[in-house]
Amino acid sequence: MLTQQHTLLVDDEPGILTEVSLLLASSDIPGVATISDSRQVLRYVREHRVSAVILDWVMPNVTGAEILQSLTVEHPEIPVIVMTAMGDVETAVTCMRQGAFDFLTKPVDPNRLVASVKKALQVSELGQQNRKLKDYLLADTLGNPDAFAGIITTSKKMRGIFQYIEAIASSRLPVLITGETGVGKELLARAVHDVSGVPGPFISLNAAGLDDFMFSDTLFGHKKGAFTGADSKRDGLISAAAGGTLFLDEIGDLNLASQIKLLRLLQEREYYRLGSDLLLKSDARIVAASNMDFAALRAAGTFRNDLYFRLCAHEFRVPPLRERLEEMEALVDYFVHQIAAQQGKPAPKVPETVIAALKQCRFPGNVRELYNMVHHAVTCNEGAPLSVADFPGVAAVPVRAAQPVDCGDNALFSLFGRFPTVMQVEEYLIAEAMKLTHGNQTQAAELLGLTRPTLNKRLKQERQ
Ligand SMILES: Nc1ncnc2c1ncn2[C@@H]1O[C@H](COP(=O)(O)OP(=O)(O)OP(=O)(O)O)[C@@H](O)[C@H]1O
Repeated sequence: MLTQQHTLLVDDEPGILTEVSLLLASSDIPGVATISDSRQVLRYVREHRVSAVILDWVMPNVTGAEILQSLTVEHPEIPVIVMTAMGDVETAVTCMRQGAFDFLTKPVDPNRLVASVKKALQVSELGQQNRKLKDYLLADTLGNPDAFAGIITTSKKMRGIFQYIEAIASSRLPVLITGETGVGKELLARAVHDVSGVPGPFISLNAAGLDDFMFSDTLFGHKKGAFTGADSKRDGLISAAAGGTLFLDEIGDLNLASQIKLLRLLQEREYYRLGSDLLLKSDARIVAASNMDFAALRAAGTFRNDLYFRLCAHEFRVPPLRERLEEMEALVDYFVHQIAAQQGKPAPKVPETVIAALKQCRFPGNVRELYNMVHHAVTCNEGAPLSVADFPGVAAVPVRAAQPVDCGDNALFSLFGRFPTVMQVEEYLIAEAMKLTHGNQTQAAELLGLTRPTLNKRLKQERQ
């Protein structure tokens, strides 16, 4: 039977077992199991979920070398850290050749051991996620479909994101969600929380427009008397998110001073309330989102590299609506029924011509913009089927263009989910050039064969 994930420590000296397990426990590495009889190791590993093994090299009965050999064959996914008193180069080379993850000589430097175990657990976790992701992608099933029930989609790309979210569900590392405004980042952040099954709440904080004081006070709280007007103690949102998820929206807008505080929270999982010198711990998982281009922000020095790399332990980009037009019909249908029910009237029919016309729109505001358009159309509707005229600014598609064309396995068709319009290809090329050049407009303009001012103008138009 599989039990909880943990580290297995093997040494024939009970004193070392006690000493090392205490060191690991005090270094935030819980779940350490110990074995002093080397004959039991392989059976234990077969029956339990072991994430990493710390193995003594010289032991009576079965030696470390023999165990390492069996483990690398039977469980190549488990990193093995070898500890030995024989600090010679030859043993180290043998261990590493046999597939050891790391090699430490006794007496072991505690910092080096803790760092090595943390790294081994991280590698093990990433390996587990990769295997899960592969299984999911091959099986195309969701383990927890309820968590995604409110996210309407028929897009393969979105389905891939659902599977990625399930694969990283058990991880406590931060998640960074990027994508344009209104694509559904917050909905997906909630799904990350729901799928992870953590007992605590989902707490949301929008970082846009907060100066360092407001951010620190809202997130960390303050001590009574910390500043004029602080009449009583205030617990911050990080405290409210205990055991759950803290969602930091618009993280790309965070000012530099607050970025340093957030970095400390992510690195040490520790923080201070304003005006207090009492160090507090947090176990909340951080999920952050932004519609900004981090490559450009980092290049401009407005977003710290170290914070970015901490935040994106897991990362996914939510595609804009125009890259998943195949879900237009399902979304419109869902919104029409939802809005009509709220307004206590029957849901109007949505002819194919309306869907075809909507598919031609650029939707800079993505699903939120589509919702608003449908809301307007349903509100004004008196019971007749909706028509393109109910959607101000949307042009009807000429009937001939709406005729289905067999696109076969045309590459453009697979990329866009339909044959793209000239405008869509143009936007796609600009987005790709910006991505390839990490937001450098001069280089991107060169790639696109445009002048820099023309590219700049187009980018501004897209943002409007
Ligand atoms: N696939 C979807 N199914 C149903 N509703 C959706 C979907 N995607 C987005 N929405 C709705 O669209 C609106 C915008 O979604 P959300 O707030 O998650 O976007 P966002 O990417 O976080 O936007 P912003 O960057 O502006 O904060 C919400 O009302 C959400 O419920």
